[in-house]
Amino acid sequence: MSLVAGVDSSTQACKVVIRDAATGALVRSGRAPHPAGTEVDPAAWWAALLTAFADAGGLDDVEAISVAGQQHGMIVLDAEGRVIRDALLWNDTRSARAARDLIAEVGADDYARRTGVVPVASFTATKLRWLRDEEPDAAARVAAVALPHDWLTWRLRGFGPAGESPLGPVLGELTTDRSDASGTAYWGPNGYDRELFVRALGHDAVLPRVLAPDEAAGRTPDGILVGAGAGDNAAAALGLDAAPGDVVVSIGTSGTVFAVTDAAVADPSGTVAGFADATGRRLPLIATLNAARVLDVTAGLLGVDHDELGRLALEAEPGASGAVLVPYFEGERTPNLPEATASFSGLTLANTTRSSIARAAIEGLLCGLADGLDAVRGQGVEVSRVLLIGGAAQNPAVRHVAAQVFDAPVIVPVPGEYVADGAARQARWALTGERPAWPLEVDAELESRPCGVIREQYARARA
Ligand SMILES: Nc1ncnc2c1ncn2[C@@H]1O[C@H](COP(=O)(O)OP(=O)(O)O)[C@@H](O)[C@H]1O
Ligand SMILES: O=C(CO)[C@@H](O)[C@H](O)COP(=O)(O)O
Repeated sequence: MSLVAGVDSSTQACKVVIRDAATGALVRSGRAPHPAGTEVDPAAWWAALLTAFADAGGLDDVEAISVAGQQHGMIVLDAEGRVIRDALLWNDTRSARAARDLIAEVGADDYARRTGVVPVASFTATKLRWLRDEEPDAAARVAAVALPHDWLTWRLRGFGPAGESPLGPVLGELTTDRSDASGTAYWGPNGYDRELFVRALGHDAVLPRVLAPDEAAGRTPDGILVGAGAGDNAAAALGLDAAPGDVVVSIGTSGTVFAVTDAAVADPSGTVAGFADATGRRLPLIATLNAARVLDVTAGLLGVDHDELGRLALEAEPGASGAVLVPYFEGERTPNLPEATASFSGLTLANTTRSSIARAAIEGLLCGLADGLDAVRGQGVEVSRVLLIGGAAQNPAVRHVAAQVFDAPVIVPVPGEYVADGAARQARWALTGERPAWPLEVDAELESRPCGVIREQYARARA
């Protein structure tokens, strides 16, 4: 049996799946936690990757592997391949002013035309501008810039600082793929936009070579073929075999709404990011900063676990008797309100109950994503069905409310690691030259039953 491995190096954890290359059947899996916070030493991701490999039973019988990862993270390397400072992650909002500065300098229309995106604090270019302005000595030392999946792929192939790697700091061996490059805000349909990169960082530097979707990056020192890798959302679309008409809603650390299209999207408002996917097409996407952790914090507030939170929420009526949570706990990216905070409204003596609060949290989280679905649809994207994934998609109450706020049928694939699965599919594609047609197992199908009160009161509360 030929085995392939896929990795999801996400915000909260590193997840590894090992699958039968022919059938896609899951053979083994493993995981390891990541440090919390919005800036992290990439060495922690490398350590977690090795731990997750061990947790998955090792790679001795694996023929190919690909690494997918959280998008946008800024990893800056010096000429010796050493990490200069902790990586700033997609959910770090300190570069919000830098984003505004870049837009003022270039213009939103021109930015969208050149890259498909308009800078927000999540994107790598804004983090480089922040580094130039706030840590100029560090910025001056930057010899190369990589994203999390790029750097892990480079290390996996045996490269890295002298003394920490068998092949040493060969910066020219850094690689990436279209999907993750498209999240930097200095890459476009014609490749890297070096003017935008230099504008951000203040000088040029080595950027990873952009590989084709089925192109191998190289091999590990043990001879395992290494695929190009991808940004996590593009990998999830590949893992789901998403096709035109499918819109994926992922409720993990981030909330994302994205589709696979042939047509490019360039939204000058910046609401919808015109990313690339992992197969040669496009991935129009909105992302929220506040997703599964809205439920984590609410469960903590109520002193319950996720199952009890869901049970409480399902005791309440749609609309939570008027209680509304606008869940901007970490600021928010969509809408672009990096300094915002969360707020409850509509609370009365009658509705301030555990059930109403539980349901208001789920409704607030999903209304933000329903607004995102409207924005994606507004870019001409066809929406025939919603594929609901991510950790919080396992919750029955989340699924129930999703059918009440999304105006399309909700399909819930069996709980799994679809980002890592997409990476495993890519590894098989690089190994054989043939994109796998592994079956997708469905756990639930819910008809759309919109309850207008939910989104109407949310719209009033967030206005
Ligand atoms: N049954 C559940 N109900 C609600 N949230 C859940 C449930 N199971 C897991 N989660 C949450 O999902 C999140 C992890 O989802 P995941 O998609 O793995 O995140 P990421 O890939 O972004 O790190 C965590 O915040 C976790 O608390
Ligand atoms: O910023 C985005 C997409 O633009 C996020 O989707 C990150 O890629 C983080 O992903 P998760 O850790 O939530 O999987």
